[in-house]
Amino acid sequence: MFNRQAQNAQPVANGPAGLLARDVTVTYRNGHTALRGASFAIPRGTVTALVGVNGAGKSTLFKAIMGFVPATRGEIRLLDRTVKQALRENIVAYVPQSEEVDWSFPVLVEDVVMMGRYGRMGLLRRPRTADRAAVDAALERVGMQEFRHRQIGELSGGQRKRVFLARALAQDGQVILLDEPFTGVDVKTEEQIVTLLRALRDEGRVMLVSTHNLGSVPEFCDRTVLMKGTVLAHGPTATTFTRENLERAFGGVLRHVTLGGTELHDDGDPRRVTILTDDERPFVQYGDKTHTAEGQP
Ligand SMILES: Nc1ncnc2c1ncn2[C@@H]1O[C@H](COP(=O)(O)OP(=O)(O)OP(=O)(O)O)[C@@H](O)[C@H]1O
Repeated sequence: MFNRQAQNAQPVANGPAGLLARDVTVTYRNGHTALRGASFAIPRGTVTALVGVNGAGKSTLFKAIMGFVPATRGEIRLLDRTVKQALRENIVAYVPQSEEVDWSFPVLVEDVVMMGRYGRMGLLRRPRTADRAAVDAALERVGMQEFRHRQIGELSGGQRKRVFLARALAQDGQVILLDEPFTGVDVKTEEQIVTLLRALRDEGRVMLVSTHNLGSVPEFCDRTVLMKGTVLAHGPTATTFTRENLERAFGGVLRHVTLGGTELHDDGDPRRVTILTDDERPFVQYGDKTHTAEGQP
């Protein structure tokens, strides 16, 4: 199965890429191969959606890019550097899923953002003027200055996301990995995050956004990487986020998909996407909520 999928993936260009994966295979210690022969290339100055069903290998790819798990085959390059070099130079920043964070841990907002500077500090982690300035600027940029002395656990879901975005900004990450940035945030925060991602894109950074919120992909992602144990397809969203590719990735029959806002759902809502899964139970993703056919969250 994997071989067939790998053959279907487009070839990877050799040009200077922001983020490049060539034939990447990751096998966990228990022998499970979560990613097989994954290849894609993302230029700098782009926002790319990483899309696929649960277990498709999105987190595994993130872990490989961050050097948490080794690629058992193939190579990953970030701004023409190996994963090791990129780690040493603090090139990769990560905005985690909310579930990965222990929110009961007593830490102030400004301390979380300062963590983005750790890679640049000495062993004692004593912040210098430049570190404090970077934290101030990052908090300002995400509109969280007034919350800097709050405990992280006292914030709303959207505010927490903004704090972790600020950490990535303080780090000055050139490749920013975002895991489900729109889950648990309201529409206004989603708009703020999208505006920020666009600004970061215009600065030439590479953003890879893992999302189940398919409706927003054509809206703000220049490129899409579709996964299912490997990379099924990658490229500009206009040519990759297609009905055919989505059906391959999600294994169902797709209804009412909006592609760049050209095709609308019956009720005229351009952000609604319906996919009939293998067991014929349709689900609709809209904003951060997944609804069943009956419309129940
Ligand atoms: N540490 C691990 N050891 C062994 N297998 C793992 C490990 N982590 C994940 N896997 C397996 O690898 C596969 C890919 O998992 P991964 O977490 O990368 O998927 P995902 O696309 O991020 O899913 P989701 O959308 O649910 O977050 C799954 O079958 C999962 O069970």
